[in-house]
Amino acid sequence: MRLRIRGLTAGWTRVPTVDGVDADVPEGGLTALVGPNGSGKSTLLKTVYRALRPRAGRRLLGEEDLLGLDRREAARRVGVLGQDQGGGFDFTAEEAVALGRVPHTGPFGGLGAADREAVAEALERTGCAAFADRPLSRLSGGERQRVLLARALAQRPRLLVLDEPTNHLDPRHQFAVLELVAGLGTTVLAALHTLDLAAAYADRVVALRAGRVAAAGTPAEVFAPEPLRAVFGLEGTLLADPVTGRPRLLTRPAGAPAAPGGSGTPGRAAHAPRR
Ligand SMILES: Nc1ncnc2c1ncn2[C@@H]1O[C@H](COP(=O)(O)OP(=O)(O)OP(=O)(O)O)[C@@H](O)[C@H]1O
Repeated sequence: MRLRIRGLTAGWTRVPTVDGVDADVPEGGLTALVGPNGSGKSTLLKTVYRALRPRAGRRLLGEEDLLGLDRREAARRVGVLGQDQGGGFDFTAEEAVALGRVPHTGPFGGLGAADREAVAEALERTGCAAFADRPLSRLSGGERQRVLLARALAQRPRLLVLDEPTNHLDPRHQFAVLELVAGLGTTVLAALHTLDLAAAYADRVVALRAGRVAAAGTPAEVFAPEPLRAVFGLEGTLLADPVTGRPRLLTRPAGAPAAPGGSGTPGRAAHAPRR
């Protein structure tokens, strides 16, 4: 189900943090939300998963305005991995993932066979099955992050909203998590700091700068030299990974001096022959 964000304005003080944002999140694909620190990514995501009420604008999931849904309907449709989740009771990993079914079962509903299957599948797909019985307090930061992702997957939502899903993850699990969410066939909107991962896995990229959309389009469009410099102050080279064929983005600070043996040419492919 696609998400359309229109004229979204929201913030924490009188000055809006996110100002008049229009963005499209196509059905079934991964849209990466990128931007420098403080550009408003988390604020924007919070308005989508209804942790923050916007001052203006609409968020249409399919044809429905998310604001018009009651809490439980919204929770069924939108799965969330936020930045400040996971506190509270010391559930086991499996119990925490089972909470993802509450929007379907109700708080006292008990799990049916379909619910248990959704929980088991989510634990398996995120690599959490091996520590399903361990309390969250005895998991590493990265393991806990994967449990929170599993909880959102167990919900089987129509839209997944992920705020920095690769936080705390080692490189192998960063790839694994993005491979997983990119292949779900669910509509996913994910804030990502690692531009290389956004380039490799996103179908679409929306770049924020100071609360406004500075660029949107395919990874090749948004990570082209001009938007990369304007939004991030970076120069970059987009290459095809020789093994996976996925795009890979090499970045460096704009104007970085060339090292001895470097080509010295911004935007030049790293595998091009040296002069
Ligand atoms: N709960 C809050 N109360 C007050 N101000 C906030 C709150 N959350 C965020 N802000 C402010 O809103 C602005 C945008 O923050 P936000 O977290 O949306 O940015 P971000 O792009 O997600 O940043 P980062 O990349 O650092 O995670 C920042 O100036 C921040 O200080």
